[in-house]
Amino acid sequence: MMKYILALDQGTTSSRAIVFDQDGSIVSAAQKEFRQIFPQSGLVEHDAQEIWSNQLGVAQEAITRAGLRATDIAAIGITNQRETVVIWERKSGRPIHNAIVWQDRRTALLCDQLRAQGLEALFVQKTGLLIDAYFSGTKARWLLDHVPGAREQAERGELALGTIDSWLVYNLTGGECHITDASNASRTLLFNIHTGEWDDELLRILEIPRSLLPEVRPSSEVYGETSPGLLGARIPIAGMAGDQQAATFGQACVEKGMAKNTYGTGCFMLLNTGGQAVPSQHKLLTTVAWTIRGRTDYALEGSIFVAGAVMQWLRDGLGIIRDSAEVEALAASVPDNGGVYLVPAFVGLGAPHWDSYARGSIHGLSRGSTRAHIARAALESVAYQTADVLQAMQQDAATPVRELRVDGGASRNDLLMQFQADVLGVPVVRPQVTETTALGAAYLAGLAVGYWESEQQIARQWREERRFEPRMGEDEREALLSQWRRAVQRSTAWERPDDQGATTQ
Ligand SMILES: Nc1ncnc2c1ncn2[C@@H]1O[C@H](COP(=O)(O)OP(=O)(O)O)[C@@H](O)[C@H]1O
Ligand SMILES: O=P(O)(O)OC[C@H](O)CO
Repeated sequence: MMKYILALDQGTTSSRAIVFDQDGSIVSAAQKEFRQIFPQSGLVEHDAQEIWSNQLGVAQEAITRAGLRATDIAAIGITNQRETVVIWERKSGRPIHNAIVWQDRRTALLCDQLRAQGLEALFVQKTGLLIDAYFSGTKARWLLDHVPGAREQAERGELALGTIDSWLVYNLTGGECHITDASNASRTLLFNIHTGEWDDELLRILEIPRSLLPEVRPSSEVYGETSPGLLGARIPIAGMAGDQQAATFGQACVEKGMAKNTYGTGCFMLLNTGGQAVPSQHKLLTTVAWTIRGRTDYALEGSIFVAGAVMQWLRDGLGIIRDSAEVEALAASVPDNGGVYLVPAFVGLGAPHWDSYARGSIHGLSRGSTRAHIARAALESVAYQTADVLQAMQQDAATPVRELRVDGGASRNDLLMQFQADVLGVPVVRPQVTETTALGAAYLAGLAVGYWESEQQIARQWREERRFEPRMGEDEREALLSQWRRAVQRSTAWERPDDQGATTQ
């Protein structure tokens, strides 16, 4: 009988579940948004219980929509927004606080202090990351320091800590598995990417008891089974990876030198560097891509915090579009940006700037500027940020990036993709299945249970939908990028440490 793979994709703004068949085609999908909690400027939280019930709901819905039963599912793969941290009570399964989301900047000051103590080189060398509020480690420390009684409970071994993958597996298995995979672990600031283990020295510096941490497992193997009451039968959980690593796998960037960029809430470019953890000289991250059959592959990553989210801001903050897709027509209604540049540093700037205190700004407004110019500037900002990251990547990697595979919600925008190819001077290639994050998680799970045989078989399933060739002249590209860089310069170091919830107390 025909079997299928179910992928659970827990993203920053919505939870998705997608059923895939053997060709890697989508059989059914379900998706649900959930609440974004913004307690104050720079702070972002999620309700972990809501994430769990929402994710379970869409999993049930996707199976039903496909007309399947749980017994038709050969395995489940999990992929997730990374770095976001939950701490919960082992006994009750109750979170002790809202999850602190990757975009949250509350530990910026603590990060400043760690850097001032000269610790950055140690963290870079061991974890491949920079000291930044983006990563899980300082967020976990904040929870232990601020939730009443948490540190004492942690010392008594009563608490569990995890990124969203851990939280989902814990709940899916009825509390049996407290695990994470190496790709998610590599985003915490607590994991040594060279030894593949939690690092005691870093745990000591960040004052995080080891007893809190999940066991680190490969990205593709059978970890356990779902509790029978949840989906109607026990289903093996067999794949797990952070969403950007999963998208890299789903894009079949399985060979050294292949790169993808995912345009979701943020934008994340990953370049496969094979079995070698390449250190960055240009403030990119060195990260675990995946661990499969005892082999770890690494990637260089450029993380951009706000990409598709800038369209949501045009919709919800400015009210100049009704949904994100409308930005394309509005931006196309003017021939160019009319000199307007928008820097969407709403939660600071990620790679290659790493400025927690930058904030959003619009430059170059004149009497002739219209909402269409602002929409165009917003759209272009995604492409410029990506160009900054690609430039850093080309400098770090020995070989030039020949083409960029793209995916994620905003990659559906043809104007953006053409402009992206233009400002990069590199072809941008969109696959037929743009749900590559979920597909990557499905592939990882399917490989573990023999549903697919090998990475080579998976790579053969990748199909191009459209290729955007660069058409812009060198002079125009340079002029646009140079104005953009001036605008970025003026957005940096805007907020002061005391203005936000940044605290070490
Ligand atoms: N046609 C479009 N043009 C530009 N942005 C878009 C378009 N469609 C969706 N988006 C943006 O893509 C994002 C959603 O993409 P998705 O891959 O689902 O993100 P995530 O996994 O981060 O939740 C939203 O921020 C939305 O504004
Ligand atoms: O949920 P996404 O797609 O915005 O991805 C979030 C990233 O994993 C954050 O590092």
